[in-house]
Amino acid sequence: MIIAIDGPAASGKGTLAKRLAAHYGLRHLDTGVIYRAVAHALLNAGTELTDEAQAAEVALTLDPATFDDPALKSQAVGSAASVVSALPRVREALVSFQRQFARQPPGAVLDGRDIGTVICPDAQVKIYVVADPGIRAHRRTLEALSRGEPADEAAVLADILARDARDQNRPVAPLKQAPDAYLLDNSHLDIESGVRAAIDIVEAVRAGRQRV
Ligand SMILES: Nc1ncnc2c1ncn2[C@@H]1O[C@H](COP(=O)(O)OP(=O)(O)O)[C@@H](O)[C@H]1O
Ligand SMILES: Nc1ccn([C@@H]2O[C@H](COP(=O)(O)OP(=O)(O)O)[C@@H](O)[C@H]2O)c(=O)n1
Repeated sequence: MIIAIDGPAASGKGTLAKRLAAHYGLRHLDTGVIYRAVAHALLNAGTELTDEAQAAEVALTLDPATFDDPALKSQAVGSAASVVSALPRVREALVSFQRQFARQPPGAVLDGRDIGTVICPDAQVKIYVVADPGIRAHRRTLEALSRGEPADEAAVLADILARDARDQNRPVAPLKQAPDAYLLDNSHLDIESGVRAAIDIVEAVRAGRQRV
């Protein structure tokens, strides 16, 4: 089974994807970390984020061992990722890695922006996760503070909104809900309730039921 989870920044995609993967015994890929790794490498090399040839080269030679680097979690790297992720050659370079990951048995949960629309359009289950921007900014601020990083909620909100706009308006693989994706608004759900709602969606799809 392949489960595709998409949605805007800090909507809770990764949390749900990890929990669904554990629940169903599937592998998990946070695809955002791939774009973050490309951006981080370019920032470290002092390369312009819009240098498409260099960015594509970095994407093609990316080492998945770098995906665990805690530096990838910063707001600055997230913003840079949304600039490089708009470059068509960067996206093209990363498609086959993601598809191969998804196809290996017993299946996988992938979370990102274009999983249900581009990477795994045939995924058995697609969930589009949203939450109010202010709530997302609050959660992301708490997350940064818990890592010991200074975070200003207003600045985090501005960053999230700018990133969402860039991701939604790019010509290639823009962030949008796939027509066959289920919408899950977790603004007012705690993590456990969100996970239960996501499992309910998966179970309804597996049972061939339409969810109301
Ligand atoms: N339903 C929820 N209630 C409260 N906090 C949440 C909820 N879902 C996620 N979070 C927290 O919000 C932050 C962003 O969640 P995350 O799963 O990383 O989002 P995304 O992968 O969409 O960026 C994390 O700190 C996470 O623990
Ligand atoms: N499948 C994906 C995943 C991420 N991205 C880009 O990478 C950036 C960082 O993604 P992320 O999922 O780590 O961001 P958060 O939602 O965790 O803040 C996004 O803002 C997108 O620009 C993408 O274009 N396609």
